[in-house]
Amino acid sequence: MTDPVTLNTLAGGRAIGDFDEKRAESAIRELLIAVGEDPDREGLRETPARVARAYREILGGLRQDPEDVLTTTFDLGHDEMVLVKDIEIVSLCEHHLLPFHGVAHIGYIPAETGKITGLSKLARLVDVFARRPQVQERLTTQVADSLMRILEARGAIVVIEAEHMCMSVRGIRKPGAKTTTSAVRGQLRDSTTRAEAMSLILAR
Ligand SMILES: Nc1nc2c(ncn2[C@@H]2O[C@H](COP(=O)(O)OP(=O)(O)OP(=O)(O)O)[C@@H](O)[C@H]2O)c(=O)[nH]1
Ligand SMILES: [Zn+2]
Repeated sequence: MTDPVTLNTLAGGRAIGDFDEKRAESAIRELLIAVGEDPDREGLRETPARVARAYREILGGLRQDPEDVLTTTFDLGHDEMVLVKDIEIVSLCEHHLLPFHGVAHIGYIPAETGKITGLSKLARLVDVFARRPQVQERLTTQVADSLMRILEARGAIVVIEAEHMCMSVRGIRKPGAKTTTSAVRGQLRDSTTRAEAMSLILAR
């Protein structure tokens, strides 16, 4: 079973290895041949290597652990919600390997100890999970679950609004359609607190 939070193991318990750039290059070369192109023509000669490097970067989150991102914590004794809005995200839909992009809003109520993290770390956290083959729902819950587990937050709320290229450039071809997903945990599940958080998130 793949660990739903860290994704540090693949099905069958195999550890995720390093990115195999040579293998990725030959796969892209094969794809070019499959679509009827000549991978040896001048404009395409460097393409397999370029695409392999691009995937190494775009899927870099497979080799990152969320625990390593939420390392900087301060004890400020702050016990109200902290919310960072409009964090730009780009991820890769695991069904079509096409990007989906939009914004994430991340809020949490710190642990009773007052353990909080740096604001930029919330943006780093969503990137760790976004830079993996994903579905929007899983990306949303992985961020919320990490805040609860690693920061021992009393509550967490994550809302992601995104447009999926697989819905705009192919298939149904509906550019502009936005998907909103949310994950709410702990004390933020309480209806008053949740409504307050949602109104802050939706306020423009
Ligand atoms: N729930 C969810 N669905 C997604 C996400 N990204 C892509 N999809 C959907 O995954 C589905 C895959 O459906 P399939 O019928 O297997 O594939 P398809 O024939 O390419 O589907 P169409 O996109 O309808 O042409 C599509 O409906 C996509 O819109 C996501 O993040 N969450
Ligand atoms: Zn898709």
